Amino acid sequence: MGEAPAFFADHVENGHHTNGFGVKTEPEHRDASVQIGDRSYVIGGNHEGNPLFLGVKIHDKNTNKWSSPTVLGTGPKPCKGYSAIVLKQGRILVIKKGSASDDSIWFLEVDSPFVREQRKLLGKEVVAWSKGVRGNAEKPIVISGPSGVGKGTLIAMLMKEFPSMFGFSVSHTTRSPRCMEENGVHYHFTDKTVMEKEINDGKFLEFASVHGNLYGTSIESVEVVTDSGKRCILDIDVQGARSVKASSLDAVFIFVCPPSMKELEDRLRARGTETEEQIQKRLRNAEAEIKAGESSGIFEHILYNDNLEECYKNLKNLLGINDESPVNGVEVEGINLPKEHTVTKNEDKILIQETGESTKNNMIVLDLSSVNGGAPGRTRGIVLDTVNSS
Ligand SMILES: Nc1ncnc2c1ncn2[C@@H]1O[C@H](COP(=O)(O)OP(=O)(O)OP(=O)(O)O)[C@@H](O)[C@H]1O
Ligand SMILES: Nc1nc2c(ncn2[C@@H]2O[C@H](COP(=O)(O)O)[C@@H](O)[C@H]2O)c(=O)[nH]1
Repeated sequence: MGEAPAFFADHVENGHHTNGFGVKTEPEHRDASVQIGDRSYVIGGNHEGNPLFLGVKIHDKNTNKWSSPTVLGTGPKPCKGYSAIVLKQGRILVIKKGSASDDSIWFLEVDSPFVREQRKLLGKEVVAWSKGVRGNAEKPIVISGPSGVGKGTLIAMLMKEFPSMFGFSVSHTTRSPRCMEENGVHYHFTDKTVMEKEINDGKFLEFASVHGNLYGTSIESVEVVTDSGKRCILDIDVQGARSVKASSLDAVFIFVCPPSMKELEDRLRARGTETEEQIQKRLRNAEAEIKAGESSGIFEHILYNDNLEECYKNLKNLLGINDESPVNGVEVEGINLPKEHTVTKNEDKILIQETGESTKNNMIVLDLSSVNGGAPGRTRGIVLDTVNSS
């Protein structure tokens, strides 16, 4: 692809600012561009002709060619204009002009650890979107443990007691539904070829072959929960937990152990959802999983599920939930970003100065010093404040 993209980009020099240069997007220019090394990233227009997705194009100075990377994660919807500024660790801050505070701050990861890993995995150019979330939304929770130990039971108890605090990341699987399982609620039941294609398209945060079937967590499943303001719970096996640990999801990792292999077997049989052959397979895998769970260094918490009520109490304790202190401290007060503005960077602070005739000299300070998380998922810990600069 050797042509210019079908939308207008800011002059690339405008975007070259790793050390606190101001970035100004001309009012009539809807798109923004930044330069990192020999590449210009142009943010604007739409993605593959879809008006609902903001486009990203890359111009390589050496080859003088434009390309469209594979875009991971759900990006922002197009709007009237953008400002963009290069941050550390291969990330670009993208501010949507004149949009509501819950939709104005986005991060385009172009060379973050997650993007580098995905690039290697998929063998093609990749960028990833991550939405900025204000305040310190609680970390997602990864729960692993052998089949039949009681993970699902504990998660169901938590979701029942705190329905507005926790949301379940609905996994994809190629196994057949059990009689009470609903598609889209317990799992997204899917075909192997479809799931493999989606894995190749980079739609999954992690995936693994477990007890002979393919299971995986799509990036979208985690985003849906985070966007609803709830703390996301992932029920995944140890291989999946290892992949999540290597990603930038920044989760709390909990491993649930059975009191004994005999008890595990009894629970699996009593559940009555597997054939004898499947039970044997799950029990064989359980030994290796328990070993990995206890000694792999992935899990910072190990729970023993002997007495269910006691184990549930311990789970709540380690999540910091007791009667006095509910979870979820998401800050929601709105500050809408002005339509016309300039952006400057001063270390971890981004200064957004309103411009235009009706300006009230309001400056918005976006503090990125405590951000955490990132693609796949959300970038949390953003602090926004308004100061009068006159
Ligand atoms: N502490 C406990 N004591 C006795 N039975 C339990 C306990 N915890 C869970 N169970 C029972 O054990 C069975 C397996 O539990 P559950 O389905 O929650 O396991 P799981 O870890 O989610 O399994 P899988 O990984 O296969 O989905 C269920 O019938 C459940 O009611
Ligand atoms: N790596 C992943 N493992 C997953 C996911 N969803 C579920 N699981 C694990 O699979 C086994 C079996 O589950 P079952 O529903 O068939 O009994 C269990 O250990 C789950 O934790 C996933 O998305 N990724």
